[in-house]
Amino acid sequence: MEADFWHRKWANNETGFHEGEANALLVKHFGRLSIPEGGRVFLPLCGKTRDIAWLLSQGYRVAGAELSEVAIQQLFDELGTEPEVSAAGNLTHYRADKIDMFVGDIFQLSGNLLGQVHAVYDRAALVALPDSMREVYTSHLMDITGRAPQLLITFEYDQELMDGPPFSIRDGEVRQHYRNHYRLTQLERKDVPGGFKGQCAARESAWLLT
Ligand SMILES: C[S@@+](CC[C@H](N)C(=O)[O-])C[C@H]1O[C@@H](n2cnc3c(N)ncnc32)[C@H](O)[C@@H]1O
Repeated sequence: MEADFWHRKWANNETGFHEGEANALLVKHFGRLSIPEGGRVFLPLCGKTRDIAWLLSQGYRVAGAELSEVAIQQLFDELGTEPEVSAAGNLTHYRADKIDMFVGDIFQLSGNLLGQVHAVYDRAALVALPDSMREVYTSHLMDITGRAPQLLITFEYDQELMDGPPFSIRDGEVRQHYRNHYRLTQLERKDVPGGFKGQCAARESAWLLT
């Protein structure tokens, strides 16, 4: 998707992907990553997800990459935290205690700038990207995180019935991106209640990549 697409979504408050509370699959399965106490978790394409507040409440540190400054300003407002803001190459770095948010294109984020992370939590990131960008994204993500273990959440539905995002990603595609680099375990697969936009049935999967 073009950057303008997402900037428009945030400007018009069309953020149907945003959940009002921490994602149930995150809460249920995050422990499977076995990351150290106080470990640092990277959330690519993080929006202003409530998952960040949940991870902080569990004692983890968080880092994120997000195109929209509007999203990151709302995130800090909702966390009730005043960030320090500085330039970081082509990105803008919003920093607070235990939080580093890099605003701009994730493909401009280097491993050096990001720093060490113990895990990646990808919810609505891989599925937000069109087919043509997903291979580049997964390679870049592994590159900048040193192939840190991942909890990945994907959706699957009949792509003929609805345009993405979110895009439908079959199990085979998840395996194709990651099987040479991780051991993959599908932890859970469940129906999305009511399907997507009342248009089609959909299933949500949680994957553990170790
Ligand atoms: C579907 S939303 C998911 C947000 C969040 N993960 C959640 O679960 O609520 C995808 C987000 O990715 C951001 N985004 C899209 N392309 C990006 C890019 N190239 N670099 C950084 N962020 C990007 C969008 O602005 C949007 O907030």
